[in-house]
Amino acid sequence: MTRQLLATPDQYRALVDQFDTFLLDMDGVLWQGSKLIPGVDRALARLRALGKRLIFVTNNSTKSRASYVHKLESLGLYGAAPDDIVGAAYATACYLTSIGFPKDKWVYVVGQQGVVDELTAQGFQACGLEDTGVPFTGMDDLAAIQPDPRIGAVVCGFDGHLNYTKLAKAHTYLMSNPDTLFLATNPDVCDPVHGRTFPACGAMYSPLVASTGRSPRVVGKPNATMLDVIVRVHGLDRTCMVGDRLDTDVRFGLNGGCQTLLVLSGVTTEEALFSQNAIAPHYYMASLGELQYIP
Ligand SMILES: O=C(O)[C@H](O)[C@H](O)COP(=O)(O)O
Ligand SMILES: [Mg+2]
Repeated sequence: MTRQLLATPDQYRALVDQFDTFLLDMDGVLWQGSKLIPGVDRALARLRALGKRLIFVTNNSTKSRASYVHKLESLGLYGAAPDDIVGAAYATACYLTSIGFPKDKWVYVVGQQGVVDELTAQGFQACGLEDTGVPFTGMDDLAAIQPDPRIGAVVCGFDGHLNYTKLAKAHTYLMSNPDTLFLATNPDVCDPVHGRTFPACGAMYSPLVASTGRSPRVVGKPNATMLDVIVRVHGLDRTCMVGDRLDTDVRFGLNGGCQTLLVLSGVTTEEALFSQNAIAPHYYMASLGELQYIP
């Protein structure tokens, strides 16, 4: 069975009793931007009271796991430790560790602090933040942008400060050496904010795909790299993946052999859920907040 609507407290209880662990997406499930989705705090408290393990799995790479603990607590969501969070920045750093990326090489980051924090936490050298806010005054500026053999990888994440200097440097590093790794933290092309959508990571590295003709290894949901991190650390027995995107969260859960629950509080509308060829979650409901009513 797929696309089973959950709409009553008894249905919520029947769902929850099947699982020991819930993999919870963040943007669009817990919050939109910095606005808590109503009832989510009480819903998480109810799940914890029932002894459920909550693992937070986000494609957002702007924050480190430690920063996410602070964001959770700032919104009244207590009980999470950094190890309960698997973010795309952390998963990207884990990938570089898993392939033995050399510590004497540098990673050029088109992204925000979370990527740099997680890379340096695993001993890698990261640069690129210094190019935030650098004005581009014209083509003469490009003479100063030269290949740099110290750069061994380009990592692209959500970058609210994206600019031409960063793209020009990333392009130069990728074009000057085919061995320079090209990674993206996640594929999401848009984010749900204020009930609308705005460009996200996938829309930020695509200019480099166009200009270099190279495609990145994409780490985040639904890709195996992120799944490997979760399987290694947490396992997936009796686990339910809860998300707001069909192409990342639901696909991720299906790839991991999990049951999947889509919530309609984020990117995906009910119309999209029932559109032809749409990825089918096992269950769906209006919002995670409804689980506050579990008897
Ligand atoms: O902006 C991004 O990079 C992602 O679209 C966004 O943050 C997704 O986060 P998630 O829904 O996986 O928590
Ligand atoms: Mg989401």
